[in-house]
Amino acid sequence: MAITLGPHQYGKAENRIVRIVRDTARHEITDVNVSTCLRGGFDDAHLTGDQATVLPTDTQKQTAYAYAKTVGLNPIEDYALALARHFVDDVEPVTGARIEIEEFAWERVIVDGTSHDHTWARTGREVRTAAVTVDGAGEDRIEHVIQGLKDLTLLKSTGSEFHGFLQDEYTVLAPTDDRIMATSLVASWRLAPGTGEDWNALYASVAGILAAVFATHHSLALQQTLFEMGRAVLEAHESVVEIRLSAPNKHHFDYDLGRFGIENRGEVFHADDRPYGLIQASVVRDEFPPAPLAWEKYSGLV
Ligand SMILES: O=c1[nH]c(=O)c2[nH]c(=O)[nH]c2[nH]1
Repeated sequence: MAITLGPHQYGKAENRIVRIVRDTARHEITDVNVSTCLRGGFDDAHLTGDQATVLPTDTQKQTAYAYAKTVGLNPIEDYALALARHFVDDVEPVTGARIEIEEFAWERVIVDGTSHDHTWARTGREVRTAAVTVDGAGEDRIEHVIQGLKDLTLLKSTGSEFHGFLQDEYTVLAPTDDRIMATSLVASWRLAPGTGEDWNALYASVAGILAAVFATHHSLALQQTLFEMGRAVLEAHESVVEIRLSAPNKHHFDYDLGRFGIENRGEVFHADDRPYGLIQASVVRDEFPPAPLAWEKYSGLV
């Protein structure tokens, strides 16, 4: 039986980079976690320990910081594309690069009713994500951009039902026509290759659509809500060819106050943290071929 080296990749995970633009008295902040990953001719590093083709992960880190100044971090998709293209085009053994980014949101502190020029508070809002893959050269060059978000915590206090489900001898769940539905959404949407985008505007629009559909769609199951969210995004944005959604069903159970002679009437809940249902779905445009390379992960963070 022959034993050979399988797929491999390497890079520097989780470079925590903060860029402040201080050209005027009103500063701008971008706070990111950048992971760089290289693919290509690195077999010898594994097979013989020869490092001749290995661009150190430390060098990848230094490059990520340098590009934060020379290219800038805003929007994160353009920064990731520039970094990935550099590794593939300028570093000989590299045939492919993947850059994964989490962006943390800050909002300006309000002082005497005015937003402050150079002080922010970290928001509890969702984390914006980007995953860029650049692969190959010349005619064979492929570039994929996946935008996304995670930790978008949503809760609706009505407008959600769950009944008519399959039952067997272990089923104890009671059907309901009015329940809390809550989740911490992870969503990633892939752009058609080659689309130039106003990345910040697209992000704001998609994040808004996801939250709005969650709010307004009368849900018969989280599964149905996810499909409707994905469909709405694809209907609104022609350049988005595929969206993947992952949603924990954050169960809220009616707390039994009857034991104290108190009528609850669906107002006091136990917010259970685990276990949770985990519902995942993708919504795709038929006419676009799947792009498995776009989804090949590195850090596991985006
Ligand atoms: O929206 C839901 N989908 C399920 O598949 C499921 N299963 C469950 O117990 N509760 C729910 N809710």
